Order: sequence, then structure tokens, then C-alpha cells
Amino acid sequence: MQVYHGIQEFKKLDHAVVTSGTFDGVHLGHQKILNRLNEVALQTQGESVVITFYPHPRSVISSDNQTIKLLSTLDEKIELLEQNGVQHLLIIPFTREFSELSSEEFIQKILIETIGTKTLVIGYDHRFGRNREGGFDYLKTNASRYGFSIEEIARQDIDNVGVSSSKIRKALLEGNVQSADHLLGRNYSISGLIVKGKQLGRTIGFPTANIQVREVAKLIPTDGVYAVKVHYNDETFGGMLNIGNRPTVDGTYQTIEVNIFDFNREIYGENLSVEFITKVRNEQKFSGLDALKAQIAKDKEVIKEILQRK
Ligand SMILES: Cc1cc2nc3c(=O)[nH]c(=O)nc-3n(C[C@H](O)[C@H](O)[C@H](O)COP(=O)(O)O)c2cc1C
Ligand SMILES: Nc1ncnc2c1ncn2[C@@H]1O[C@H](COP(=O)(O)OP(=O)(O)O)[C@@H](O)[C@H]1O
Repeated sequence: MQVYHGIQEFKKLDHAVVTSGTFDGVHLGHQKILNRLNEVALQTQGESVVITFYPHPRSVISSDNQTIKLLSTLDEKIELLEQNGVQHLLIIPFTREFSELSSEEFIQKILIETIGTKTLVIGYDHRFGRNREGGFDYLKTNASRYGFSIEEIARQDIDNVGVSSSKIRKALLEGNVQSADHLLGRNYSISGLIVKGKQLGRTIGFPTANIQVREVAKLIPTDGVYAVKVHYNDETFGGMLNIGNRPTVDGTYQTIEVNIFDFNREIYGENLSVEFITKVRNEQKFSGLDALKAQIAKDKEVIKEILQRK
């Protein structure tokens, strides 16, 4: 997959089959669009192109100034789009100025002049241009002027639920990992650097690797204890992970820490990624370290059992 940062890097194609959107999480709904994109590209001997925006449009336009939490970092999105067979990825820096472009200017400048679009494939609710003014109906009415054809992809439903990034975010913030994983079509994951903690874990028999997530915008599931799969270099392990402030030890800030099963290595300064399988309980304040240790031993039993069935 060719990646272009900004329109000036893109060289106009003879036969571009294009889609555009934020594609946060590259979930099953997005995958349906991408499959069709690749199919049309193959049938028409064209090349598939995805236009996406960075940072996320809502983080630029929204007035509440809060960083919106996302299902995928830019690197993860690039990897997922590549896995889905996309040939060209154009990442447009999303600025205030860019957000002022009308839908007509977007079509003329980006789709026609920069890319050379011959077919545009868009999701059922995709909007573009200033104030999200352009959509499928607008395109359809004006199609004859543009010299490209337009195809709309219906909403992907899973168990009668329309898949959307916001539903997946909500599920993760409610601790409903299984539902999020189901809509994503894979297990939600986070990755980061292993940093030093208070070195207490090893004294209670459960050393925990503390994960520092680099991207502030990455969504962290709600506090609690989770069954996870841990990826370290090319190896995969089972593990139990806690997200929270650790009230038992009077913790004052949130940590993400994982006890990796059947593992005994020093990994400070290295990278890990974890896949969330299910949440098993809320974080609690115990009377002391012994009570916490007894509960963690029980968590281990429960989680080993869960992971065996996966
Ligand atoms: C599976 C698991 C469950 C945990 N559950 C809780 C909990 O319910 N309440 C709590 O205060 N801390 C909980 N912790 C966090 C421990 O307090 C933490 O691992 C311990 O303080 C060691 O911290 P350290 O890495 O800074 O040494 C849990 C940790 C793990 C690995
Ligand atoms: N099974 C394991 N799971 C997690 N970390 C492990 C394991 N075995 C060894 N380690 C190492 O021990 C460290 C965690 O020990 P711990 O006493 O909890 O210290 P800290 O408070 O710095 O996290 C990890 O960062 C890792 O380098």
C-alpha cells in the first residue's frame, strides 16, 4: 500500500476507485465498503484509493476542546487498511482551513483534480465538505457533471445492530468488550511501552507489566479486570489485566497493568500489545494486600478458564 501525507504527494491515477472517510477502528461496516472498493477496482482494472483525515475531524471542529477518544491510532489505521487490501492511502491533514472547503470544492479539487476518480464508493451516511453538506443524494443529482460513477454501500448490520464506531466506543466505555469485538470483527487492542511501577506486584506474587499508551487520543476501556491476550515480539501469551487507580494501594492515577501467564522476563522499556477478550469484574478496594492477592489468584483461575475456550 502506498501512503501519501497530503495531496501534494499524490500522483493522479488513470483509473481510481475511491472512498473517503475517517474509518476509525476499520470495523465490519468499513470492511464491507473496502471489500466493494477492491472488487470494483479489480473488475474495472482500476486501483483502490482511500482518502482519510488526520487528526480526526471532530477533534478539530468540536468546540468542547476535549480530545475525542479513538478506536485506532493513525499507525493502526494504516496497518488495518493495508490488511484490507487498499492500494493507495491519502492522508489529508485536517485543518480548520480544510474544513471550510465546500463539498463542490472537495469534489473538484480532491476527487477529480488530485486523484482522478472514476468510481466513488461511499457508505450510507457519509457526508463531506463544509458543515457536512455533501452526501450521496447531492452526488447523485450532480453525477453527470463529474465524470465518475457513484455507488452507495448500505449499512452493515450485525445481529440487527448497525455497526458504527460510536457504538463500539460506547461498548468499550461500558465494559462490554465482547460486543465491541463482535462489531469490530476482531479483538480491540492497545499497545504501549512497559514502564516501572511501584515494584509491589512481584512482592505479592503477581508481577505486572505497566503499559504506557503513547497516543493520548487512544480509547482505554473502562476500569476493571480483563482477560487478555498479550503479544510480545512474535509470541502470544494469556494474561490478566487491570485498568484503574488501584484503590487498595491508595493509587492516585490510572494505570494499565498486566500479569502475563507463564512468563518470567524483564521487559522494562519494551513494547507490548494486548487484545481484550472480556471484562471479568470491576476494580475494588480491598482491606489490604493479602485480600487483593487472594482475589487476583481467583481472577487467574477464572481467566485461564475463559482463555482456554478461546
Ligand atoms: C488481575 C489484577 C487485578 C487487580 N485488581 C485490583 C483491584 O481490584 N483493586 C486494586 O486496588 N488493585 C487491583 N490490581 C492492581 C494491584 O493493586 C497492583 O497490581 C499492585 O498494586 C502492584 O502494583 P505495581 O505494578 O505498581 O507494583 C489488580 C491487578 C491485577 C493484575
Ligand atoms: N509474568 C509477568 N507478567 C508481567 N510482568 C513480568 C512478569 N514476569 C516478569 N515481569 C517483569 O516484572 C515487571 C513487573 O514487576 P512489578 O513488581 O509489578 O513491578 P512494577 O511495579 O515496576 O510493574 C514487569 O514490567 C516485567 O519487566
